Amino acid sequence: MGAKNLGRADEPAGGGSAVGAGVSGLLPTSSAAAAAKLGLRLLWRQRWLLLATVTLLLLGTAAMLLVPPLLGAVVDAVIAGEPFTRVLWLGVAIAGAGVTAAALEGIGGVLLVRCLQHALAALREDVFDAALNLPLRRVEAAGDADVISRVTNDVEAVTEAIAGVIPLCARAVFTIVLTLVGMAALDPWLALAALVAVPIQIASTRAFMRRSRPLYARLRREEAERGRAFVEAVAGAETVRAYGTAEEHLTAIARASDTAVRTHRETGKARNIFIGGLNGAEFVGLAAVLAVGFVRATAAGLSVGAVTAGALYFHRLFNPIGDLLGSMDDLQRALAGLQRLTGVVIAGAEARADTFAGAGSSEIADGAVEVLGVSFRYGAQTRRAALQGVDLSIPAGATVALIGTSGSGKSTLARLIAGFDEPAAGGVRIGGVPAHVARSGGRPAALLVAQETHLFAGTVGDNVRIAAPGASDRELAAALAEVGFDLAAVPGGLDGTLPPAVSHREAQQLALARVLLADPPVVVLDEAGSQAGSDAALATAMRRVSAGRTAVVIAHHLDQVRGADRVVVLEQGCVIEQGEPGELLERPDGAFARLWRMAQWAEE
Ligand SMILES: Nc1ncnc2c1ncn2[C@@H]1O[C@H](COP(=O)(O)OP(=O)(O)OP(=O)(O)O)[C@@H](O)[C@H]1O
Repeated sequence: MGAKNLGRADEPAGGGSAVGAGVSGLLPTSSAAAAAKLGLRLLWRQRWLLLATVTLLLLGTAAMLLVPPLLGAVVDAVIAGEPFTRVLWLGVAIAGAGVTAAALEGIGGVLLVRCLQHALAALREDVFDAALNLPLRRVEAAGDADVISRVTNDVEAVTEAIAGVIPLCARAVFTIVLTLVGMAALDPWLALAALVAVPIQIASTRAFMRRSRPLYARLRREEAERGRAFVEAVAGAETVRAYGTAEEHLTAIARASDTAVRTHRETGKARNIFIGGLNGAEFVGLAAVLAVGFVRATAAGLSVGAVTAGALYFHRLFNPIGDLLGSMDDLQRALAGLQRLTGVVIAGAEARADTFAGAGSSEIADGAVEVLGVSFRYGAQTRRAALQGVDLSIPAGATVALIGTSGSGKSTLARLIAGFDEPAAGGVRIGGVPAHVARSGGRPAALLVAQETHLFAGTVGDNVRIAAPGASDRELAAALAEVGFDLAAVPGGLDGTLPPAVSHREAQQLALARVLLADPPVVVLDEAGSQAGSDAALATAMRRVSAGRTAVVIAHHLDQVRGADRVVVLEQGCVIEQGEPGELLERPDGAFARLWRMAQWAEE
């Protein structure tokens, strides 16, 4: 969904609960108002169902409110010594009101849960969609754990709180309002006496809200930090073990955990104080109703039955008020989660808007790649730029081999050409369009094949069909054959499930088959060929994928350089040499000739 009018993702949250963007690089958190707006917008999508639900709940509550005056009438009938049949009929009326109220509230409750489930499903989809729209660098800077904790923990927290709390609150609000109306109809003085409890309730609630809102926001942040510390340690388990840094990681996790537990305790304390305040308010209120009832019964002739009904009404308020105010706790938690989710939704929409703003038409003219004065740095704190002042021109259909020592900037340049990142200075264009928005036939103009190929749980067919959802089985099989994937070896062929341990070669072949099916004008092969020197099948597959399109290959083997139209040598983020391979080899002191000699020596 669009996030226009929801405000900026990193604007301060209402009531001082802001967790602005950039806290430890985490994703932004929206203001409370923006989160509430998003919640209402989600509910508005099913306004008619909501209207029917509210009507049923209101009628159910009204039916239930008939019970206290009917009980009061029973008291009066007994005191006046009226016939038993009257008392019996009053009993039947009480039972009827109870059954009607239960039926209406039951149906209303089911409808309300359905409404909320629809809204939550839409929220989950919006957050997921927005997370996919975030620039890769932003997600990397926040860390996987932050994104995962939002689309799982926060969605879960919001779901749990809202699914349980909103129906409770809706019933509570209806009951409170209608009960007060019932009391006023009975005797306005009784209703006024009941209001004595209100200032105490308001003061307790305000104090709790002031205290708990920042606490919950802090808690969710600290839980995300704890998740991050944990995921980092688990993801890097090999390195942790190799360098014996388990203690440090355990200490970091324990510290993050301690911090979260301390905040948990603080929220518990705030809740206890709050509940104490509510109990006090109820005590004062009931005492006031009984005292005023006594005065009205003795001085103004109010019947004992009416005073009984008034006291019962007030007693009936205890539960809904307790439910409502007690739910503030869950609502706070849900709001903190919703603010984090809204932050992602807004950031996703902003990223989408920024990406296409001013890009004009994103359709490329051809597959020519222009890199002009490009500089790039990973994060502001990084000492050295990964690329500086890089110029490169690749005609459409040409194959360029990038070579250089480790850390010279090859992968960074590859990511910029594939549109994953935007340069800090200069520009990367494909067919005249900035690479990060460049499209060909509405699809990304460049595709990158990296060493890590993401394979989804599912069939071989599913895994390649993602590149061309409309492709026939025959086309899928042809693409796989083209890159040398042995489909006959998979039981079930295209419908066969991918084995859990797919070899590196098979994974690369699937990635290359995806490129053939997507058919982009530009392909970037980063690390795809790191084993191609020792794997002739993979080298052939790469050549086939590069044929007929502009190809940027990070070369690890002489074979890859031999097939290239042009070689670009990078050193410390700068292009130090470029030209045709044969021409560069003729410069005995050139960087390429030196690397070539070293590679030949290594391959011998
Ligand atoms: N995610 C990152 N965060 C911070 N610095 C990075 C990151 N990725 C790369 N760098 C740094 O940027 C510079 C260029 O790295 P890059 O990966 O582009 O080099 P490369 O030539 O591809 O190296 P290799 O052949 O080892 O993959 C290096 O100094 C590297 O340490």
